[in-house]
Amino acid sequence: LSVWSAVPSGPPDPILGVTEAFKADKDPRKINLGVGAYRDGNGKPYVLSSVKKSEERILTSHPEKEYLPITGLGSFTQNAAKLAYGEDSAPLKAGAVAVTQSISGTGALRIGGAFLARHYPNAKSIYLPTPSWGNHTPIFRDSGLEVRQYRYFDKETVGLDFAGMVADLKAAPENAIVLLHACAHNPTGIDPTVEQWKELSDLIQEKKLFPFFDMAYQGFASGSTSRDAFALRHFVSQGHQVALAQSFAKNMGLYGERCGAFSLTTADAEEKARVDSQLKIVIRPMYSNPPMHGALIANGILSDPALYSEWEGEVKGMADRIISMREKLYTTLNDLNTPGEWGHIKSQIGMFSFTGLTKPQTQALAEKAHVYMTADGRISMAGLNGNNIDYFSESVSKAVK
Ligand SMILES: Cc1ncc(COP(=O)(O)O)c(CN[C@@H](CCC(=O)O)C(=O)O)c1O
Repeated sequence: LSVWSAVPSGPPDPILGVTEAFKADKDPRKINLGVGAYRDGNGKPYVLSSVKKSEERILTSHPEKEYLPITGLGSFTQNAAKLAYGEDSAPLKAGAVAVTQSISGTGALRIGGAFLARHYPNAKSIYLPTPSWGNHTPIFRDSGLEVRQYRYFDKETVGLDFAGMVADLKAAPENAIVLLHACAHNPTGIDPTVEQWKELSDLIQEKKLFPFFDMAYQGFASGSTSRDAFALRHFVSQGHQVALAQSFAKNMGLYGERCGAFSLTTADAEEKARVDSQLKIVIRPMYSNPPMHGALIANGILSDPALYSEWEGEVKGMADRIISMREKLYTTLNDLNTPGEWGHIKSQIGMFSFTGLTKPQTQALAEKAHVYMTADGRISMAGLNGNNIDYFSESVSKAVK
């Protein structure tokens, strides 16, 4: 009897499994709107020119292949924190932000979950929005935290259930951990307004909840890195201590390089040093130290004003193309007299649109029209372009009629 004879076959990943199904489909009309990965106007993956330039430079400026420190490339983590918190951030200027490189955004969330499970001095429960990114629950559950929910999406209005969110956060026990999508909520594409973020900051302060920001799309949502960081920066300016997971997968197109950062704001430089030492103890047995290539590329951009402004232009270009696809899709669906309200496709922000298509409709679209999206009706807007948006709209129109 084999050692593994009792191992059951597990289900495909709800997001990454869609790409597997798409790849297996041989129909030339097929469209992949599953994984949140940017595609250009011709449906091709897009390597940013600022990334190419930065990569060329490091081939000569950084040829060696030595280990990085456990917390990664120091210049990268400093620059990543500056990008997120802003140059004039008080804790950053006080040397009180503990930052470590991570295996992209997923790794940052996992380090955060593991650190909180080991050192958070209160009840170790984390509240996630309903719905949230599919991997959040497994990451925090496997980190040893108790996963709970707060209301977020209102099916009736296809908008934010702000009253429900506030009620659930008010009902949460004091000091509970709250995961907040800093911008471009996944999968709904619905973000709180500036006013609502301010209300949330007051409420979370009142209830002594601990905010854990997941910022996987900074710059990619609105096209502005500072606008997309508003919620995080407002909370910090209001005196919250926060945890932050950053990803450079989407905004720098570094998907497979696995480039990210995890940070915690602390009381002062002395406390930051203690927190740093414990972050190293969490990370060392996890993967010891992180991959160098992506961090060198990202740091080459963040530390060079010319490359930085080129990059900001490119990330805005990606955001703008997605916004134009939103407008085109809205118009085309209406021109086809598609039943239902489609305004949310335009009002939502970031990589995804939460279409409202039901699970059977998404299955029919995959089987009959070879259009692939996640079962909850989320579509990655970047998968649409001038060559496939009409076919997509006709397919959706048929599926809902
Ligand atoms: C909110 C959120 N946080 C973190 C991540 C982690 O991204 P990293 O690649 O680890 O930096 C994603 C990526 N979610 C995308 C990409 C595919 C996936 O990993 O699920 C998605 O939802 O399609 C995300 O949407």
